[in-house]
Amino acid sequence: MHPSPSIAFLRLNPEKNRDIPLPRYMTAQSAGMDICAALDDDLVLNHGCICLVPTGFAMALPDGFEAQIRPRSGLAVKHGISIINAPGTIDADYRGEVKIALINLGPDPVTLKRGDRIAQMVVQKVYQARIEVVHDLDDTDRSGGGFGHTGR
Ligand SMILES: O=c1ccn([C@H]2C[C@H](O)[C@@H](COP(=O)(O)OP(=O)(O)OP(=O)(O)O)O2)c(=O)[nH]1
Ligand SMILES: [Mg+2]
Repeated sequence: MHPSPSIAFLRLNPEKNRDIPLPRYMTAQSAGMDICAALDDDLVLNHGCICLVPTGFAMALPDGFEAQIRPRSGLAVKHGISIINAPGTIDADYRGEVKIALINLGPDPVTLKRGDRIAQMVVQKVYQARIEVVHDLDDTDRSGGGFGHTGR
């Protein structure tokens, strides 16, 4: 195991959001921390609708890390709730409120409540690449083949 990076979490509007748990790992080896909705009222998400849901927290990732916002499979399979920009990217220099861009891909309206666990967040190491402009690229067997060129 690599040493775990430390993430600073800031509860926004703490008086109001005391009841909303901060992101947390639900089992000993969960890859993602579950994230709760800091909704004021119930939200009914109709088929095909997108909503940017507040979470009530901001965070500071260490340099060299990102966080990915991913759907929860139970919500997806049972209710059709996914994330329109999955996986969402939280940059290490972002200090605003983390928000979750939900979409209802299922046929029926879904009601989301304050405190519901609506997404999960996976922390990853990330590299910023150096850019090198060239006139030719090296040859490979694949060359320009892609998009199914190896067959089904
Ligand atoms: O699901 C998401 C995705 C992004 N963000 C925040 C954190 C991220 O660091 C910032 C910018 O995200 P991204 O780079 O994906 O969006 P953009 O459209 O490129 O915006 P920007 O021009 O601000 O980078 O928005 C969220 O809160 N939730
Ligand atoms: Mg961006």
